[in-house]
Amino acid sequence: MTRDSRLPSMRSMTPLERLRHISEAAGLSAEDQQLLTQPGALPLDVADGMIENVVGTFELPLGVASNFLINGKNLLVPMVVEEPSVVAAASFMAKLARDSGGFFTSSTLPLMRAQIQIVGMSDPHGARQVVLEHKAEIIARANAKDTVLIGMGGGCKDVEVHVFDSTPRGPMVVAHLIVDVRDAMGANTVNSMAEAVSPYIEQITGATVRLRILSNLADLRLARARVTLSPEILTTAEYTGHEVIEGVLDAYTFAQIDPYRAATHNKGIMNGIDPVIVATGNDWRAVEAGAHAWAARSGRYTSLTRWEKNQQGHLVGSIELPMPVGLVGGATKTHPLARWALRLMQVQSAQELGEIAAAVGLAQNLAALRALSTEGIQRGHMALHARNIALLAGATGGAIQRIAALMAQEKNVSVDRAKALLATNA
Ligand SMILES: CC(C)(COP(=O)([O-])OP(=O)([O-])OC[C@H]1O[C@@H](n2cnc3c(N)ncnc32)[C@H](O)[C@@H]1OP(=O)([O-])[O-])[C@@H](O)C(=O)NCCC(=O)NCCSC(=O)C[C@@](C)(O)CC(=O)[O-]
Ligand SMILES: NC(=O)C1=CN([C@@H]2O[C@H](COP(=O)(O)OP(=O)(O)OC[C@H]3O[C@@H](n4cnc5c(N)ncnc54)[C@H](O)[C@@H]3O)[C@@H](O)[C@H]2O)C=CC1
Repeated sequence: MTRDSRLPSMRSMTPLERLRHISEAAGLSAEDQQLLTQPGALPLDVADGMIENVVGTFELPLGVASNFLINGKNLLVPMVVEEPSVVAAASFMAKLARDSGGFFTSSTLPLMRAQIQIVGMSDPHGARQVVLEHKAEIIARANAKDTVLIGMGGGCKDVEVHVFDSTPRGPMVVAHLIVDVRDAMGANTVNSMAEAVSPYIEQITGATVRLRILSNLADLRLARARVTLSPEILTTAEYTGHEVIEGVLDAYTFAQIDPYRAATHNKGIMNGIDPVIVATGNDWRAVEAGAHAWAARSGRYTSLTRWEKNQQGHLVGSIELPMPVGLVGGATKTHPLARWALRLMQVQSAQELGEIAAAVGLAQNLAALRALSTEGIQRGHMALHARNIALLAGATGGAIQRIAALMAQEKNVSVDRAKALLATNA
């Protein structure tokens, strides 16, 4: 998309107006617009084919974060999430970031690990070497399982073997197939390969294979994003840019040193990442599991992002984390709105999708740290959460926005207050 994704006052539009605007900006077709307005965008028969015992479909809001400039490309980012202020916060930080060049991203090749657990030997180091001696044959057998993937330049590339000398069950050897899964998330792909090579591994080692399953610690499949913001850009009515930067650095250090804080800090990052993962039909449990295992890889759970100050005194944020996402496989192909989301972003590869998700996570983290280290989270968040509270108190139609605005203005966002305002016909 080359058009500027800063749409005129999206917040004051109706959902239909927003849809028209983003469709025009992203060049979406009339069918793509209809997909979002027709009832039951996920047909029941498609849903029935996706999981078991289907009785219906469950809807969540689909918002679009604006202002993202990633590697020089304007982008509208679809986000499926139930929490207020997440889409606003991402859009806000993207707006600040674009004035200093936006986000810059990169990623590794899409390499996943499949683990093959080997037990029942007394010479684990010998067994390891036997597996490694037969690496070429193991790779050939794994690749014979997926000619489609091989045709695309992917496939099993390497074999690693990890030894656990002493476990409560005796020595254990774990072989890893390192598989380039191209544009798939790759779980089924690598699981099939692991199952296919296991009889051969039993044959060459004389031991027993138990589990054959991918690792969700996708540490060879990393997405990265980086942003730089000047003090001028970060200046608010109440705080200088330098104060904001010092506040963000203190907030980051807190997450770096204290796992209690790191868990919340990383939740804020996943506030940005998960909605993109869900919108594109990807497996958010896999991304969550990988992110948190990665955050604990040093033995101590810590921040997924880093915040620094460069020599010019500008704030530099960066993130690097596992990003096992796909454009094929799972629900990415079957859910019509997942296809829509991919068309909106015009992503060409799973790597690109992962990089976008990382950039949104970084933006979301900055929004939270900026708010927390200055005015606090409640003003911005509660003003938007007020609509939920108004709904909870029974407001309908125009009263939802009216009551929410009054509560936000009074800085008293509560169900009691919403009920009182409703009763007085405010
Ligand atoms: C909420 C804001 C953005 C308000 O911030 P503000 O200063 O009131 O915003 P503004 O009215 O000046 O608007 C600035 C821009 O924000 C966006 N924006 C603003 N409002 C809207 C809206 N209604 N609809 C759509 N977009 C909106 C929009 O891009 C807008 O630009 P414009 O369109 O005017 O050119 C800010 O206070 C903020 O970023 N707060 C942080 C919110 C947050 O992090 N929420 C996540 C939930 S809390 C949580 O779960 C995580 C946490 C906090 O625990 C993580 C942690 O501890 O680290
Ligand atoms: N622990 C976990 O995370 C687990 C996750 N899963 C689930 O596995 C599913 C994802 O598995 P996948 O292997 O991705 O799906 P999949 O098996 O449906 O699709 C992948 C296959 O598509 C073919 N393909 C066609 N075009 C391709 C392209 N451009 N790039 C790569 N492959 C292409 C290849 O043959 C490839 O093996 C998700 O639904 C996930 O929830 C399953 C088991 C465990």
